[in-house]
Amino acid sequence: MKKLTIGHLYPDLLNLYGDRGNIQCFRKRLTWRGMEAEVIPFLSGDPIDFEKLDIVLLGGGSDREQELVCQSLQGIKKDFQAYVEDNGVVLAVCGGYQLLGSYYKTETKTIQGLEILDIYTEWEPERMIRNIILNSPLFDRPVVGFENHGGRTYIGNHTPFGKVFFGLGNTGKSGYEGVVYKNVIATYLHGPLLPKNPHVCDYLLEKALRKKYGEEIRLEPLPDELEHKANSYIFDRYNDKKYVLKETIKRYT
Ligand SMILES: NC(=O)CC[C@H](N)C(=O)O
Repeated sequence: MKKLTIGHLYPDLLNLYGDRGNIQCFRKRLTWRGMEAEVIPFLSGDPIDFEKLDIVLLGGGSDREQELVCQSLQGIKKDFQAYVEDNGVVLAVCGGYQLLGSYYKTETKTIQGLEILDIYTEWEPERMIRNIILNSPLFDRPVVGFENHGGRTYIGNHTPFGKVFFGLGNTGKSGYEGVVYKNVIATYLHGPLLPKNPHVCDYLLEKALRKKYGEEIRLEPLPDELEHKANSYIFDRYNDKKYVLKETIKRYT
């Protein structure tokens, strides 16, 4: 039976808005297809053998929690970098996204990041809180979610995860959200990102399965009736007729 091992990094500190729901989604969508998922939670300070992992989830946290986790991250920095460069799959959400960069400068401190992505984040007092909708060139369907962050993330020479159709995204000004790098998706979209966007979940699962079992792996589609309802519920609320999804995607790619 095919199996993926999912490392959940620091659920004790980085688990805002139920980011762990993303793990449940990975697990369910594998088991519905007759595959298995093993989930290993790593608490702050635990040693991590990245060679055993197929997917890593790094969730969001408050500035205080990010500061606490920073030291543990420095201890795993080299191995985490090597995992990403070797096409390891990562979903990093909000605080986790910021920590993949070089630093996150809060009101009072500079928190060192993992330097996996060429990005940095600077805090501003006005929080960016709202529903958010993206067009990602990776998908035909929009990506919907919720953002809540004080940090503004400036990205270097990277492909954004999506173009903001509604919401604020990386800086509130750039018009873009998140980063896609190798098999990493780093985004401000909080849990439940994957249950509302099963296409994003399957994209990451397929990457992980192909890396482990070969490029020919294709995931069987699932009915996803409820998931699509949840996805369109948000999209339809903010969609005005002038907007054409395909056009935006075309301009963007
Ligand atoms: N929701 C989060 O993970 C927040 C990340 C960070 N503490 C910020 O406010 O920008």
